[in-house]
Amino acid sequence: MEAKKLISNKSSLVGTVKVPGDKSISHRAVMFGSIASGVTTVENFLPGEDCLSTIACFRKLGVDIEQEGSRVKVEGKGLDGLQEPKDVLDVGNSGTTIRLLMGILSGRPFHTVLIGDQSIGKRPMTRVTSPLAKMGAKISGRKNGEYTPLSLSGGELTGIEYELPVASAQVKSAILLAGLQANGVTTVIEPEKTRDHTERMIRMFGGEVHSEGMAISVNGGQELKGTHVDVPGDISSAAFFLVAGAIVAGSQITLKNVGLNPTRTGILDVLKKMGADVTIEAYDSAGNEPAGNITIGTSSLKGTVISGDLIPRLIDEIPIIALLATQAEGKTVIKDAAELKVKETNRIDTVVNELKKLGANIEATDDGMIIYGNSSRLSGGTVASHGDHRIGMMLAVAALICSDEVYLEDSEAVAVSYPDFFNDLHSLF
Ligand SMILES: O=C(O)C1=C[C@@H](OP(=O)(O)O)[C@@H](O)[C@H](O)C1
Ligand SMILES: C=C(OP(=O)(O)O)C(=O)O
Repeated sequence: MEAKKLISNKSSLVGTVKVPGDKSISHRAVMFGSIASGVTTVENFLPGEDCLSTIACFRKLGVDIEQEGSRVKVEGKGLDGLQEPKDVLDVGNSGTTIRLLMGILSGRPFHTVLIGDQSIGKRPMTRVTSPLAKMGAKISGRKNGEYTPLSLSGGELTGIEYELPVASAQVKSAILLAGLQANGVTTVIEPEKTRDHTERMIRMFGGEVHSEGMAISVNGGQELKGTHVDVPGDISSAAFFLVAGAIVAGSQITLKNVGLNPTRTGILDVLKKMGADVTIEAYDSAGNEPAGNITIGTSSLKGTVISGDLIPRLIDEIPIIALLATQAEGKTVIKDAAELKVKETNRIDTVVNELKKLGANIEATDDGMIIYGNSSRLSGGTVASHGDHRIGMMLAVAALICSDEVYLEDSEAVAVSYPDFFNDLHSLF
């Protein structure tokens, strides 16, 4: 496909955007709806490619799922209602789909083969298959089980106590989903707190989960019941507009109904720390996931250090935070973020290489990057998403502050998490 000409050299983004539903919560709503008994309805579901891959996999497992735009209805028949698929399960580009699905399938008495796209084929899987094998699942795959295609035979599981070697909500969730089906108790111990949507959803579907310090436990043999899930907007999608509003002169943007789960709001902490003009109006909601409206205006920013337990709270926002840092006064250091190397692309390399093409002063480190901000406009050129949705959206926001023309290769990657991204961005012009 031809490179997309981006809008560059823009001033004043003004208006309101309602970002689409949260990707992590949308995946889980379909998964929990599929393993619960009874009907689950989902409102504000994200109809992005990743979540559609999750629906396609569960349909192949015999679950009736109706989806029309952002409304979904799942006819759950309980875990025992899942059937051995006649075909391979294709997760497309979605790490969340394949890793959480393996947790569910580990306890099912049948065989499945899991595949994905080229990017999934490079993402590590033994972080999930190794604890699941300890519980009793039989999983094999390319390169000693590290990569897809993976072949999985599930069955009787035994609960384990497992210390996560990396802070990963996907690994934690896979183990908890297996734990719901195992004999005895399953406990996961996190090195740092990661997003807790799975724990919240177990409770929403009538199950029990216990959290104590960094340990999260579930009992096996729990039965979940279908429910209604109202998905808040995705803060990871809102992040692109938060940064656009902060760095484009003369801007004021309000983002409506954004998820404000504290395990996801690291970007708001960073914006505040860097001096951004941001206001948060949290709803007084009784909902399962907190949400609210966020307003941001053009800001005068200073560099900062982003590290430690803040990293899992903003891991997917690091590409757009790197752009933000190019417009701050002074140096920004991002460290403890080696996990970025195993996302849709190696996000340390892609962020650094693509932003360099636009004239940014940025360098890669082993576990992050260093950005030398100078508050000046970027230049221009041809950049590429490399098939990574978050890189594509970050570059579209970068173009706004470029003085020359910018072309983006592989712009269609944005549909993985935000099919209407370009329309929503243009609505602020
Ligand atoms: O559980 C989830 O929904 C996710 C967890 C994170 O991945 P890791 O668990 O690999 O950190 C995140 O990067 C991903 O976009 C979504
Ligand atoms: C890393 C991401 O997703 P996943 O791991 O589900 O592919 C992401 O959305 O940035």
